[in-house]
Amino acid sequence: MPPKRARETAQSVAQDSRVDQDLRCKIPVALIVKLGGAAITIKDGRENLDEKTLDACVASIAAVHEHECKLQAEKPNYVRKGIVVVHGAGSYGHGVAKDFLVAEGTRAAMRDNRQLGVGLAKTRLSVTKLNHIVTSKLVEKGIAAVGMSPFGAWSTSGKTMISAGIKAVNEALAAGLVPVVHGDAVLDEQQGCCILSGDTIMEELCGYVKCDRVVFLTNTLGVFDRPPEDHYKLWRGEGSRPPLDFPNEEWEEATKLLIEIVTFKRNHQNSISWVVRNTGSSLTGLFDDSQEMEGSYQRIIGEGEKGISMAEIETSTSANDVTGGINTKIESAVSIAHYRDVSVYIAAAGTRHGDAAIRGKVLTKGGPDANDLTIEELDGYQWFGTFIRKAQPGEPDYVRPIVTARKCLTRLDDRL
Ligand SMILES: Nc1ncnc2c1ncn2[C@@H]1O[C@H](COP(=O)(O)OP(=O)(O)OP(=O)(O)O)[C@@H](O)[C@H]1O
Ligand SMILES: C=C(C)CCOP(=O)(O)O
Repeated sequence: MPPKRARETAQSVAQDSRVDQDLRCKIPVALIVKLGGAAITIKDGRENLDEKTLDACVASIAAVHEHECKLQAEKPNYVRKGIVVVHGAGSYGHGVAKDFLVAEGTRAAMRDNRQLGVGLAKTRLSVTKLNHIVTSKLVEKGIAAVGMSPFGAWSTSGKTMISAGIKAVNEALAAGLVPVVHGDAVLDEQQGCCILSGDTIMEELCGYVKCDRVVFLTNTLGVFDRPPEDHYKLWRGEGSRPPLDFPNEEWEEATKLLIEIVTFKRNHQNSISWVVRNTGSSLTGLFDDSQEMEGSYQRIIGEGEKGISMAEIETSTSANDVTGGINTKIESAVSIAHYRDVSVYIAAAGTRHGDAAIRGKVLTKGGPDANDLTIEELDGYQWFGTFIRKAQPGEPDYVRPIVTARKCLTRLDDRL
């Protein structure tokens, strides 16, 4: 069993047994989407917005909203489905929270509470500034978006969620509004305060709000079997293009985008396990000893508390990050797919792939026997991202190839 990862951010407990049935949202919801801070801001800097990417995300959300309004106008009995937006902090929060060790709260030695309080206050000033920007952009598109900060309504004890502002989100949805929630600094019963990631908020919300699809947008195409590194992140700036030698061929061929993660529960175990089908040669060294080394066997790559461990996918976290980076996202996404049995997508913001995920236009074609990519067609384009779903009862083993980075690259100029 892989070692447990130390928890960097607050933890959701919204698994079935713990979900308060009275708080379940009664409004139909089309989409719960997280706009990753690494996508809508330049995460390495301080309060540095990536406006172009944010605008693209807002345009995609507005398209879903308009589609729902159109259905409502056309069909007299149609109940317009809601949308919930969550966003991360990126350069509006991670850096300042790191400076003041807000995530560790009073547990961190050598610090007085006054400084901690100032750190919490500064972190909140920054994330709420970003929340204002995101919410304003949605309102400009005619969406009745309302910024909703976790601080006050959401809290933790030893980094485990003890209260979540679900009622307020439900009420906003019932009033026809679009809640815009964000990663935040919150109060913690044991350690004074901690950081609550937007990824964890997604997991908690999905315990109460049933929706058609869940989307995490970030600045990479999806989950890779190793860190995409700086040269593979989406390049930014007006008309900017990757350099001609970007990225080098050896890296492209060796690195795989995990296009599908399937979650399942083994008999007599409480944990979720999850597999990537036919991982290809670059994960050879990671196979469970008991498994054959042929491509068509399923590879168990994660198992542990809540069934999820990052032990066998290589990841890295940026120096400024205080919430566990892509690891927290994968944990939350796997937990949502498994416990809520809903399709979850991790995709690149500001690309046609992210847009397709938001609009619900990613088609999962082909049956269990399909020997080729089955998550591919979007207006004739191949979809690149990571699709996460729960294994269906009796689902047979079959092969879904993982695409190489080189193949992905051919579509990366499709920035919206
Ligand atoms: N194996 C991996 N696959 C995909 N991304 C990875 C991997 N390892 C590291 N990363 C990094 O994870 C980053 C995305 O995670 P991160 O938590 O920063 O995203 P975010 O949700 O957009 O940001 P924020 O937490 O600020 O909201 C990418 O920039 C990527 O470089
Ligand atoms: C750093 C703060 C305050 C929130 C982090 O939320 P995330 O960016 O979604 O992980």
